[in-house]
Amino acid sequence: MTHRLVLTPGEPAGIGPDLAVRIAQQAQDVELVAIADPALLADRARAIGVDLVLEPVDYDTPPVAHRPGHLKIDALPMARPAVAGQLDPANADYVLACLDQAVARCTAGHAAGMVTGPVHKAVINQAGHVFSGHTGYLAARCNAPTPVMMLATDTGDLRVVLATVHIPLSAVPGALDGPHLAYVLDTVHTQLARRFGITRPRILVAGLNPHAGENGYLGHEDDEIIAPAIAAANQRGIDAVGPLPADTLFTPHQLARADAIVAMYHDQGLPVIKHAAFSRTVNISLGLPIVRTSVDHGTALSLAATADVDTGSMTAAIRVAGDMARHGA
Ligand SMILES: NC(=O)C1=CN([C@@H]2O[C@H](COP(=O)(O)OP(=O)(O)OC[C@H]3O[C@@H](n4cnc5c(N)ncnc54)[C@H](O)[C@@H]3O)[C@@H](O)[C@H]2O)C=CC1
Ligand SMILES: NCC(=O)COP(=O)(O)O
Repeated sequence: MTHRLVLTPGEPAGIGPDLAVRIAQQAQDVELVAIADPALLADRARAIGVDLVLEPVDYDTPPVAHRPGHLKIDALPMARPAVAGQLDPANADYVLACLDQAVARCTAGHAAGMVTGPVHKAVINQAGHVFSGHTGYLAARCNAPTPVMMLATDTGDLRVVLATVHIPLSAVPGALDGPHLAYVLDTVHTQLARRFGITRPRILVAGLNPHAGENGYLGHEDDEIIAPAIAAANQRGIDAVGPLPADTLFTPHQLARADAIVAMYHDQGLPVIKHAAFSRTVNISLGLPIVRTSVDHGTALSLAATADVDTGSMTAAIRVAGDMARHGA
């Protein structure tokens, strides 16, 4: 069965439109529908010298496999024409409207999942919206608890989950409490089984402080908050181990026994996976009622409308979303 995925290219001045145009040239085992301004995609295709036929989607017909060189479109208008590389807060509402439309298509059953291109958080805030990323925004739109962000390589050999995401580093210790860590560990445990077929995943949990606190001499959160949360999770049947010193957590010896690593904060986990597999890593929202994947990179404004845009992560994000859709709810 062919699944239909909706694709939001994200910030119109960034490389998201390039990704949509370039990905449309490739064979895909899903039907792809871009939720975007058709003029934006046509302009970007022209700018990079790619032929692209845009076809209005009909959600009432069954999905058909993607035809390279063609792209189904669910049209939404931008406020102003986009200039590659130049942010314009006037188009922030359009970026959010595309996300809203994608959620609506998924919840209505018109699409089996959504794949998001990169958005620019600052320009959306500049336009007056409090916005820390898709993850929180989509949770609010879906009336879901804050989902858990996981970045995974396309082969699944490394999965990094973040216990906290887009908050200042100084706010991290205060955000780590027992109920929150319980929610993160429960979500990883249940979602890896439900969406990826990994029953009883083994989860390795990083400490917060150097050497996981060194028995409390280098910080108290590891012993007082993280260790009890892991022990409680073990009581609930979750195979979680830690807190483990983060500096040696990503060594091959440790990874060989892990289905997922839980890092305590953004820059504890993401540099490792991006170093290992930038452009073949996928951002996955765990715990949303809909399937949502994304790229491992940002808007790369200086590369918009150039020949230097790597589509690897978008290709992987589409494939993973298709696999998740096939696993079913
Ligand atoms: N999924 C999303 O919506 C994400 C959005 N962002 C946002 O993107 C904006 C820019 O963030 P930066 O930190 O500058 O990260 P970035 O990922 O846009 O750029 C980092 C470096 O990687 C390069 N790069 C990124 N994607 C590439 C690709 N597909 N092909 C070739 N080179 C690529 C860029 O040219 C730059 O040198 C920020 O507003 C950030 O919040 C960042 C990450 C994910
Ligand atoms: N660092 C990941 C990132 O910025 C993407 O976040 P989100 O938009 O998926 O919430």
